[in-house]
Amino acid sequence: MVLFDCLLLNLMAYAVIISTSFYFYLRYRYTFWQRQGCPVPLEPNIIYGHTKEVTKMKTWVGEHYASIYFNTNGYKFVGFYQFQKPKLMLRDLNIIKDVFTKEFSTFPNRGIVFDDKLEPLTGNLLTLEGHKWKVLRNKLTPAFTIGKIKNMIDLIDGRAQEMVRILEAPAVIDEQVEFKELLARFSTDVISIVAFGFETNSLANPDAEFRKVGRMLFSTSIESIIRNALNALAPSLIGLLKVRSIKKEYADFFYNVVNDTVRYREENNIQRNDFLDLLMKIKRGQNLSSEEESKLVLNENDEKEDFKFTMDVLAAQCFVWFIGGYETSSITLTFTFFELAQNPEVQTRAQDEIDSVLIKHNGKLTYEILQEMTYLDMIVSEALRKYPPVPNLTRKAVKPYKLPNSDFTLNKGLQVVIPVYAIHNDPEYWPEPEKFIPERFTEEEKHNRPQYAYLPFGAGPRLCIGMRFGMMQVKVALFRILSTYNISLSKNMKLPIKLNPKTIPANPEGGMFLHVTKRKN
Ligand code: HEM
Repeated sequence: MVLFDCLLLNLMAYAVIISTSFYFYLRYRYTFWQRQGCPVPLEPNIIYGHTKEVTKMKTWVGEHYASIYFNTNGYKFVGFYQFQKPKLMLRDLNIIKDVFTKEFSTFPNRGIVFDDKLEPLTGNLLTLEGHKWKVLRNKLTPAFTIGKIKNMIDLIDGRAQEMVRILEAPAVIDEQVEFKELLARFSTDVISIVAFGFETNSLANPDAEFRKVGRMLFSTSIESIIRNALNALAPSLIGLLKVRSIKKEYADFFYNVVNDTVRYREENNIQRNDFLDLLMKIKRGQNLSSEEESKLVLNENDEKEDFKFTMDVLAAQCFVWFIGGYETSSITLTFTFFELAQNPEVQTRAQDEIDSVLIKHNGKLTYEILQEMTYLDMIVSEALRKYPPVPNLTRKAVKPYKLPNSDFTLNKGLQVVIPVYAIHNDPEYWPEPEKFIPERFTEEEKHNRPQYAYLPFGAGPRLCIGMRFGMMQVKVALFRILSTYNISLSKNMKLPIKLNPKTIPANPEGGMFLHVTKRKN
């Protein structure tokens, strides 16, 4: 009995020593920024650092980072912790500008952790770094020129008109429509037909396989929470434990569809002049020429790895169309319709502009005609301001960076966060930011505002490659729906809307329920 008591006492003593040491170890880790001479105005939580609300899925990440941004007024940059991982939030627009542009060679990457050996689809333009990214960006840019995308407008218009037809029945019986889902199906169909030349039929069939992939990609799961925690605490464990970011069955489905389509086109000598065609041409070139390699050197320290454009690389770039273009465009549309429903005078002005263009051009829609619609552009810009689909941007330092007008130097390997949602809702740049005011985007207003106060597509060499295409897709859908219907809020929509804490992009929690009524001709 005495022996047992001794053993128990010993065990308890060990437990106390271990937990106390661990506690002090964690506390020490939270002094990182202090030791570096960087301000950390908010007290971190011992487990979660400054991201407790996000990890527990209580607050949407954009709003949570905004709470850090707005509670640290007076600082140009502040340190914070994602778990114990130190990150630097930039608050000053001049520093932000430098990070995106002048200091691009210091900040060429986002710092997204990925493992393209385990998950080939993750080695894409969004995640890739250094030389590989630069090679691909140069190779893929021709797919997004005005000349290329203007030819895609008819395909997009076809899907927009299908959406108009789908809305006929609910318009007749005055039934509410969940717009977020409808627009996600529209985006899925547009991307698949435009990028890969195949019909996914998500508009006709909400359970189409591609729509399921999209739904899975942008929802939070236990796996994604574990991944985020590991990413902050011990990134090397992600590979070791083989924690995936995409469910294997969906990744396999996507990969096989691309692989089969490539094989079919190769065997039957089919050319469609779309994104997949461009990728197939690059793949046929196999190793990139040495001439291209030398032209594409990022900086003198950049390693020129042997970069083969394999089937895996090809599929990953197709995948980036999906992750880059699908959710962002449908979110932009969802919030634009939401604001139009709440601001009938803005809706009427947009319809007047659309009607006059329809009369002038006999109902035909072209890229050039879209450019004529300046008010529509202002509406979409304001929706992107209020609800930027990508709420925070990141860049990772590949060398030390001394922050201007300070004694503080950021170490190599650390990540900076640019809190786009917070900046877009900062009254210093946007008076009464909660109001939807398209007139903020007249040429004069744009000219009078600091350029880097508006970042829905990011900035610098890593600016969104699909910006023009995304804007075109959004405008075509608005054009067709507003020319046929009036939009109003369903009484089931609770205001103010809550943004979904379970997704990274801005999303209305519970959906977006709107009514459509046919306009009188
Ligand atoms: C309204 C629609 C869209 C919005 C709001 C949007 C927003 C963004 C943002 C904020 C970034 C990060 C930029 C940065 O870090 O500076 C980005 C990157 C990217 N976007 Fe988009 N995007 C949209 C549509 C699209 C479309 C249609 C595609 C189709 C391909 C696309 C593909 C990409 C890719 C590949 C990147 C990574 C670029 C690189 O690192 O070189 N996006 N997008």
